[in-house]
Amino acid sequence: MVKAIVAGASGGIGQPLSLLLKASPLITELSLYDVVNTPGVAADLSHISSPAKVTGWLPKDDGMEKAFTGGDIFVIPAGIPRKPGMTRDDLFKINAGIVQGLVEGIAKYAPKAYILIISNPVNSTVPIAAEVLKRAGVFDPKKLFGVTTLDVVRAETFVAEITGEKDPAKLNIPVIGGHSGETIVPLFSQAKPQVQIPSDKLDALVNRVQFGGDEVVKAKDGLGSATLSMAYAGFRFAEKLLKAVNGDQNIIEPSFVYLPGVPGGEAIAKTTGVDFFSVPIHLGPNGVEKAIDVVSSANDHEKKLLEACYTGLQGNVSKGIEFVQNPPPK
Ligand SMILES: NC(=O)C1=CN([C@@H]2O[C@H](COP(=O)(O)OP(=O)(O)OC[C@H]3O[C@@H](n4cnc5c(N)ncnc54)[C@H](O)[C@@H]3O)[C@@H](O)[C@H]2O)C=CC1
Ligand SMILES: O=C([O-])CC(=O)C(=O)O
Repeated sequence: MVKAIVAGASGGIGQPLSLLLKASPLITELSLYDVVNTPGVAADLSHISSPAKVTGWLPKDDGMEKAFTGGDIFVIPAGIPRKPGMTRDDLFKINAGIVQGLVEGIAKYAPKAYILIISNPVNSTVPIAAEVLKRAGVFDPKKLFGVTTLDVVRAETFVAEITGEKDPAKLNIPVIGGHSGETIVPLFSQAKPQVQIPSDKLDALVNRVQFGGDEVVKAKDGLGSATLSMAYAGFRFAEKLLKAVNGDQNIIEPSFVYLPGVPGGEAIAKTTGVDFFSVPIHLGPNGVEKAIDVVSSANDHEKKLLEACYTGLQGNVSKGIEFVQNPPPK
């Protein structure tokens, strides 16, 4: 029995993500929470002939309590998306409080659940979630994940365009660091199977992975950011986690986690100097089984990218922690 909750279920990501979760045989109950439209989205999805029982909730009438209680896995794409000209950090002002409120609810109604954060800026919203859970005395770093899978999905796709690989998902390319611009660091030297990127194409490829989100924001021209590819990526991570929890072995996917709190993470945090960081995670029955150190084996070009990542990321992480510790005046 697995109860999954999507918080922000009526949005551009929330709806296709909820569709994928509804179609998954791994889920028995799907609870949709949003400040608008969840009764409609739930009624629509509930006609699909898959096992999961779907319910929709709004904040009124204790909706959060009813939606969250008994939850095993929460996926959170609640919050505003970017428009052209904005950075992910520009979303902080609104999304920080939204994520804080939702995670306070999880701490209260489903403190043992897995939490997957999609809401931007991920570099700050995950530290916010950790701080909220710590304050409530229920923080288990093995169960809190910032979803950076879209960066991995993009790296697979863009590399396949260069190498001619017919099935991009067969490529395994670690993308590490954070989830914004220069904090996103693809490690093509550690791709499996190995890939050969012509040197005259490398800088453009790195840039495309780092700024893939901007490509979509620009193309959507004011109507939001990546939603469908993000729903695919969010589902891919959720499905891998659920399979690992069910006992499947050798499941590895990068995710943005609190390194000092997970097995193998302390040593990586010493190298990066940043506590919240995305690295490949070996997933297991309790969530993070082990953080895998791909940082120390990065090549010289990648190490330079990592230096730029550390500086930007540290500021984003501190901003998130500060938001909870010293809340801005309302
Ligand atoms: N981690 C990643 O790789 C990616 C993250 N994102 C981020 O995901 C977030 C959502 O993007 P979209 O779905 O396109 O936005 P959207 O505006 O289409 O949907 C957001 C939904 O959140 C809901 N919401 C707002 N406040 C809420 C609250 N307090 N409780 C519950 N629901 C609430 C809204 O009503 C709306 O339905 C954005 O912050 C965006 O930047 C987007 C793409 C990739
Ligand atoms: O670019 C954005 O704002 C949305 C996002 O995180 C992505 O597509 O990677």
